[in-house]
Amino acid sequence: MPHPPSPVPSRRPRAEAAAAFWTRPTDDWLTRLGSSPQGLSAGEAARRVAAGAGNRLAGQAPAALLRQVGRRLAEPLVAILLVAALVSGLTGDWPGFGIILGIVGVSVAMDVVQERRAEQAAAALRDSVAVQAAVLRDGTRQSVPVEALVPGDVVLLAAGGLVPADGLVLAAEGAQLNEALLTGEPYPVAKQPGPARGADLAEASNAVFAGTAMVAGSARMLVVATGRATRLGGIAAGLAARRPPTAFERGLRGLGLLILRLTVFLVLFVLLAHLAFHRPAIESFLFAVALAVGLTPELLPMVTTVTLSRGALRMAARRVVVKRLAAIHDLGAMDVLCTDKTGTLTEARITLAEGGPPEALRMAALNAGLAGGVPTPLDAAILAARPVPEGWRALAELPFGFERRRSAVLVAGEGRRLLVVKGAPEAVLAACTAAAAGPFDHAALLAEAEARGAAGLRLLGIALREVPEDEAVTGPEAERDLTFLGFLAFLDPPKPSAGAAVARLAQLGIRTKIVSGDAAPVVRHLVQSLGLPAEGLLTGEEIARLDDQALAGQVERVDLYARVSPDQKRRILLALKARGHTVGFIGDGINDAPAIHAADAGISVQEATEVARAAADLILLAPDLGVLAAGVKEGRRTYANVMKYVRMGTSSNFGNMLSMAVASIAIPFLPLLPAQILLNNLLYDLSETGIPFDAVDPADLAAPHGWDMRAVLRFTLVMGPLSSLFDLATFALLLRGFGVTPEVFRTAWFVESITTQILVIFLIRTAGPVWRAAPPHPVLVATSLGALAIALFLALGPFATALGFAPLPLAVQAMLLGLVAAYLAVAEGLKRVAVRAGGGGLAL
Ligand SMILES: Nc1ncnc2c1ncn2[C@@H]1O[C@H](COP(=O)(O)OP(=O)(O)OP(=O)(O)O)[C@@H](O)[C@H]1O
Ligand SMILES: [Mg+2]
Repeated sequence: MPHPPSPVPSRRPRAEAAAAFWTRPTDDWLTRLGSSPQGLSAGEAARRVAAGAGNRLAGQAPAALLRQVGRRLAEPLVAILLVAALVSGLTGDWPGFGIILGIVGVSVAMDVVQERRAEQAAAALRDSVAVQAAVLRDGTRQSVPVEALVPGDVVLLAAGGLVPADGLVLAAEGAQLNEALLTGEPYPVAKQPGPARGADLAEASNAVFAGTAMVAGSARMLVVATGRATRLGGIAAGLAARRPPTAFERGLRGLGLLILRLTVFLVLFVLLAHLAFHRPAIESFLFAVALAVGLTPELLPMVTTVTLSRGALRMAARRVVVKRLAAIHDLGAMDVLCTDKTGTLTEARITLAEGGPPEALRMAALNAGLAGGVPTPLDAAILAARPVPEGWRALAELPFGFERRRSAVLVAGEGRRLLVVKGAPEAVLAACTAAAAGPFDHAALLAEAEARGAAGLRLLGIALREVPEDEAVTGPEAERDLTFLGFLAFLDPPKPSAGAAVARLAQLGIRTKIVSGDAAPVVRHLVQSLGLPAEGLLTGEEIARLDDQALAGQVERVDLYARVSPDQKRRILLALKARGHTVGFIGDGINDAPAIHAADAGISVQEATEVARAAADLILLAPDLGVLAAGVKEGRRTYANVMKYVRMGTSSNFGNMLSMAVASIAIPFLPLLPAQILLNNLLYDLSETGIPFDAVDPADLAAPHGWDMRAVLRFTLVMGPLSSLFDLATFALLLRGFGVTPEVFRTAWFVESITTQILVIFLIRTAGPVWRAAPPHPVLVATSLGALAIALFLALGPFATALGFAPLPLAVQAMLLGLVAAYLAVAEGLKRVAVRAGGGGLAL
């Protein structure tokens, strides 16, 4: 069919989104979009992408470089600095003007470049696990990134998939969608082609919407709206955007606020004191501004992003892909891991072990083979053992549902109409009233299922009913008065490596709990054969009787959960969270997605259903708990390094600014020129940029660590004043002992301050004795000693006078050397007090 050069509708996104597109006939849309049931040509699709009709949500595109720079220049601190530079220039202080501008330039450039590189690396990783869509182009099925979809495309949807755009259903087989995201309705709704029931969203039975999940069946859709023109795109950029901040993000924000308050207080205090002593107003203002800048760990966001991105790269090398950077912290802080059974603890190589009566297997093959949608692993195992009998066709289908735990297919053949039902034994038996093999003994059959489950066999019950010609099968109420045919038994061998992986997690301080939709005896048998240390068991039936509070009371001591529904998986997770745990959930099915989304660290695997992968923060490239243990270590390492920077930065800045404030009042001249303060601050930041590379203490890896504000405060309040004490001693000696000029005083203090700040990094990078720690990473050594060398060169080298420095007498140099040595010795002793209090254990 020729494609008329029609205007691409989504160029006018708002108007399209507002209209109830499903009320127009499908043929209208096909004509309007210049498409056909066979889809677009590849060339036409490419043209539409080029015209901007692609399926991108705004904000996904990387921010333009200029905008990133502009955003930083508009930050209050930088703005204040620019004002300060202006004031310096107007008062004829040209070195000050140059230095301030230079510092702004260097730190903004450093910030932007580093952060961009880090973000790009993280984005590339994310893209490697991005979702693809099956689309018809040039009449053949192709797999393309969801961003490349345009209005007019025809997309094939299957169970377990996410709908990539808004559109109309062209064909469907048992298609059921979960639209909770859009409508809040937790139960799946059926979709079929044809006219809609009405203009309301809930009546759009012929339309599917981006971001909703296909839980059963299959369908073919015509894309009508993409990207921001979709219902969901208009509201928010997907699930990720609406996540509440993690403990880590809240912590960082809290710290920022605390520093802000401290800064305002200190700056106002200094400014008022100076004015009260009748110091020159402009000079005092510049000094106060420099103090404010000095106090702010302005590189913290950059160091955090860079450290986390580096961590993400290292984790990728260990086959864990991070979709959301902040989840690295959650992974490190995780102390409970919930896992489903199949694939993580078992091989997920399901085979039929016992076929039961021949008629049961034959009927099971009909059910599995004639059902629409993708076959589940159990279906595949049936069909591998017994091909679909010839001469039968499907008339209707009640797709498998995780709440009902049955699937039913109405089939016709050999002159009969049969409703064939298969599912969890108790779910099938509940609908049976007779048995093919003789009298129907419900209790005896249940007991048999229980016993064989305890031997490690996964069972499915098979049953059927003759359906008269005039009866239509439309809902689960058709599954009644069934005749029981028999059980099929399946084997899924336990993964030998799983036992060791759980033990490794336990060593890392993480308790593993199993949350499965399978039967209790099967779960118990698995735990025994793997030798897992698990206690207690709750079934879905028992959980249904508990309210959230009662459930929270139980989850602490129960490690096994069987026959739980998707929503119960989520409830268990929330109960653990309510008990103060940081909880991870790993799973691969549609039924795991709600729990993965609710978890602190939502984890899935590369082979999982799209819905599960979309809900996850982390994707394991191999379905193995051992991979996860390695990832946890990497997460903790990353987090420990972020905390190192936070501790060092806050304590050192605090100490410095405290001394400066005291000195500026006690001494009749400025203790450091504003430009010198900024220089000191910049060089110190530079020295710390190597921290993301550094090794960490074994203790930081051994147990979960959460954000601990008290530990940060304690460290700051011990180490900050300690450095102030030595600063004040330096002042006293310089003024009383040597009677130096203001220029020499500033030079000496600059040298003392930057030397102590930088050298102490090597001590406080570890909580234990410095000689027992792992050696610092070469990059950290290079950045810190490099920064120190630059500082000494600027203060003592040929440009010293231009910066307001003066040569230091030999005696002063000797005194500084002694003070620095004494400070380092005391700091090494005192750091244990500063760290110990908040160091170990979980912060709740
Ligand atoms: N295709 C199917 N047809 C009929 N019944 C099924 C089918 N798939 C699963 N069931 C039944 O539903 C139950 C729950 O499904 P499933 O075992 O996949 O849940 P789960 O929570 O993902 O389990 P796991 O922890 O093993 O991953 C199964 O034990 C089985 O009895
Ligand atoms: Mg599963």
